[in-house]
Amino acid sequence: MSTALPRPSRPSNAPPTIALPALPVPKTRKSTGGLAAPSSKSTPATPRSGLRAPSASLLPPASPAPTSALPQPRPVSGVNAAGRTIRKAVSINAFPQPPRPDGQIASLPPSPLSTSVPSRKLRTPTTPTYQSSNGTPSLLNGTGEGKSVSRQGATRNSDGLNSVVSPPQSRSSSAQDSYSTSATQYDDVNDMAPPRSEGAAGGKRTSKSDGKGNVIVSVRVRPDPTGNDNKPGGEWLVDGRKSLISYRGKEGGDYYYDNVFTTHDDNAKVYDHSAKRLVRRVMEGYHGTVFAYGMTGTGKTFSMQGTASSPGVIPLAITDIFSYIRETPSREFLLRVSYLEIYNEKIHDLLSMPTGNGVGAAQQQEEIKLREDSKRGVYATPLKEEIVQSPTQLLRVIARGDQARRTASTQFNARSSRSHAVVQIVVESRERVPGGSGDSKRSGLLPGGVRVSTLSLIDLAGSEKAAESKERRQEGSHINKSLLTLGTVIAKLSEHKDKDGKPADKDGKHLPYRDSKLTRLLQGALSGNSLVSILCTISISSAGSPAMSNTHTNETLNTLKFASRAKNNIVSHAKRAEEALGPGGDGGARVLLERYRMEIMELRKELEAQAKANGRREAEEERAREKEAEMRHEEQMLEMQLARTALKERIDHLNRLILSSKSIGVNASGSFSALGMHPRYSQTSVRSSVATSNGGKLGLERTGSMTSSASTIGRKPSSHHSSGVADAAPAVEDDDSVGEYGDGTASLAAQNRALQADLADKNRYIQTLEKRLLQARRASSSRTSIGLSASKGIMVGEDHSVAALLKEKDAEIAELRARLDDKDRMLAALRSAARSRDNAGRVDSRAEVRTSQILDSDPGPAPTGSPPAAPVGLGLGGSGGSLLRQVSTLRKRTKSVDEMSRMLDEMIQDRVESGQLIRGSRGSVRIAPEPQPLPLRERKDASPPSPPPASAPPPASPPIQLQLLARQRASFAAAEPQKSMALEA
Ligand SMILES: Nc1ncnc2c1ncn2[C@@H]1O[C@H](COP(=O)(O)OP(=O)(O)OP(=O)(O)O)[C@@H](O)[C@H]1O
Repeated sequence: MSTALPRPSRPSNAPPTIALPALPVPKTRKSTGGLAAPSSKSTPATPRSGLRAPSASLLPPASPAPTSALPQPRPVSGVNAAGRTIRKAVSINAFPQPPRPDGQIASLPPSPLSTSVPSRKLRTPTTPTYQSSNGTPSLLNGTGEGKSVSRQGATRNSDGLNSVVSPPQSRSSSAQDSYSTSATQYDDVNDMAPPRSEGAAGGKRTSKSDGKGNVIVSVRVRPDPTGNDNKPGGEWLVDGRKSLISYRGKEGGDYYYDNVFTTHDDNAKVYDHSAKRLVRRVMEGYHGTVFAYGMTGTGKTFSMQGTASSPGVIPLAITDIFSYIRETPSREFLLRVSYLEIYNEKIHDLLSMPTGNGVGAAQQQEEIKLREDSKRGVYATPLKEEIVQSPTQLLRVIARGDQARRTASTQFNARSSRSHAVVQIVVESRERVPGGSGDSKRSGLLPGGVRVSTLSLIDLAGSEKAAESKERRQEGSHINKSLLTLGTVIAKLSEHKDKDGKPADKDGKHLPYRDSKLTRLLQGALSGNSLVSILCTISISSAGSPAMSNTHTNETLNTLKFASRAKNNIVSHAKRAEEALGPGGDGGARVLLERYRMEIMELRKELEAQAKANGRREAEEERAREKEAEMRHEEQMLEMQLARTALKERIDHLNRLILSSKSIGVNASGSFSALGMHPRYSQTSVRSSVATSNGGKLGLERTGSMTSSASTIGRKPSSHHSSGVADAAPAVEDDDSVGEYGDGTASLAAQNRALQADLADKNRYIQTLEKRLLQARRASSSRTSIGLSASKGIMVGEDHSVAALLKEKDAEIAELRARLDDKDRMLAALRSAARSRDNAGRVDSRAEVRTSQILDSDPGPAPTGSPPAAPVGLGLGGSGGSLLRQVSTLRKRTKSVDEMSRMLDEMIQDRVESGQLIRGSRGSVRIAPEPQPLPLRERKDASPPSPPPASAPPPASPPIQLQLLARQRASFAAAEPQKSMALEA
């Protein structure tokens, strides 16, 4: 028989050499669930590691002998009564224990996890027995014997902790398909080095042989819903403080576990004592498995999930996970979660299913298979994993899975879980590189890789008797079969040993892991790769019929036996997960943290490259836009400049024309002032007048001059030097054919033509200008809109300048129009003057003939003081009898063209005053809409003082020139709106 409880000597200040430094050994375990031996024979001092056969009959009498403390295990239910190594006390002790009732205490070393775990008083190792008091109605007394449990080998070290080493014949289980019959041990001594914050506690650890095991078995008793809880003196005795459950019925015995939770213990306490430390270890890099096992309706789901007011293991573990992350700024973490169920021996992904008991939906899922991998062990695939970043998110994901989990009402549970549900939280962590997000530092291999550990939280379906419904029966058979396989595997964990207690088959191929999905999935945990906490739930209610009560009792006993076997047989030599270095390191592509880091790095690089490229492109585009805008602006400016220059030129040209027009008869105000007399002609006339006063020859010349000036406006100046008659013909010719002369003078007709051509030019030009302006406006508005979208401020300013320019242009156009009006008026006046001249020319020629005749016969000077003749062409003195007077008058008038102009002005003024003509704002004149007959006074004013001859035209008719003027004005007035319309268009 091997010794399970050696006495390791451990110096209190020894350096940490054990695997789990921070795990305290809070109490001495007397027994952990061994099954009661049927025999009442006292067991000799049998070294055990923690499990004992709790049967009262097996308990030796109270004895100080330490070797007799542990009873011989009952040779049932996988417990080797023939001296098989009974282990686990060490492992169990490594986990928090509920407080002990006795006063033999030892203070726990400080532990990072101990804050929420109540300090426990430890039983002194010198009295590792539990003795029931004789005569008292207790479980122990139920057999009538006092019992003492000797804990041989259990020692109390200097810091008050009990240390139990693995037996020498212990074997380590291999990673896969292996089992161990040895006591829990740690393979990875270095990994067990205390974390930074646990230095003090870890420092108290002594050696690997301390074997801080990692299987906790707890039993929780569910309260009876009817309040019919176990009464004192009943068959059951539950002692939470002693972690004892005693059954005094048939096959009764005492069952000790790591924790026994009574009906009064809440979920928080259950979590604190059974899972909290394990969760911490998972965060440190160990794999951990917590599962709830028990008959249906005994509170597995209640313990794992809890309620809103009393959260269970899963939500409390989640809270602790994130607390740990917060408390560990030196590492960075990535959490991913998956949730599956095994229903009727099929695996379903609860995170890929619609909520509710959607069996149909589940059928659509791809079949999930279990695979095995040297790194990952056994795992389900394909399985959805969700990365979570907060407790709320994680809880939501799990709640979603819960919704999808199959439940149904059974005889014992209104909402019975019909499947085994497995929540897996994968924790990836890595040492944080100081200096923040310096990804560049991470480009190579890091000193510390990524560590991946898994926390499995499993709510098993409850074992149950055959149900009435077929579906329930089918479910129940699958559930029971898998649970049976689990029990078998756990039982065999200790069976396959040689006589020395060593494993018979290291490969563990004889273990029926593959007989069910559940055992296959739990293979890693059961074979020792993981820390394990088993929570068995029972109900000891005596309610119901005797048959039901019997069923209950049997189920409860089965559960207790399962727990005992698990405690005895499962060996955990869990070690901290290796750190994967880089994406190609341990864990490979599965190490998301590293993969994401690399991805982030690559994406960042890409982003930077893109940003640079974008920046360059934008800059180029901006430059191109600016260039284009500049070019457009220049083009625009050039266009405007051209337009302005052209406009200026035209204005200058028009100004010149206006000046020359003025000089030939239209004054600044547009009134008809000199009847088409050019200054040159005026000068000529003056010179002629001077010449006339010089003598007869000159008088001829003067006559010629006079004729010339009176009849041929615009005649060549050379005509002044030639005889009037001889020059008359060419002069007439000149009137029609000769245009501008070398000195800028021109005939009226030529000037008319020039002005008309000019007018046409001007109109065309104005049209061109207007077109350009229109284009400029369009371009400007499109540019403004572009500019507004690109940069409002700049373009608005430009728009203003364009608007100003347009305004300026409009003003210029208005001015041009005004000048055009002037020109038109001038043109009309010139035309009128030309006609007048023609009329006058005709009169002149007749008068001249007469005059020459008269002069030939009477060459004396014209009588002075004769009444002034009516102006030629005015029709007032048109009778042949007054010809001489007319000639005389003409001669006088030709003395000065200015005089004639003045006369005309006066005449027009008279007409305007009389209402026959209307003077425009710019000095133009036009005929009144309904011409009034000229009053007599005016006619008299306009006519010579002599009484009108009888042959004179009726006084009502306007003078010829006025008629002409009026016609011109009327045609001009008629043409004006058309021009205006043309301009508008
Ligand atoms: N410790 C407890 N305190 C109060 N109520 C409890 C406790 N344990 C269980 N219950 C109640 O008992 C009922 C059944 O519990 P639960 O569903 O957790 O059992 P189960 O073991 O998961 O059953 P099954 O295997 O059929 O799923 C629930 O209503 C639950 O609230």
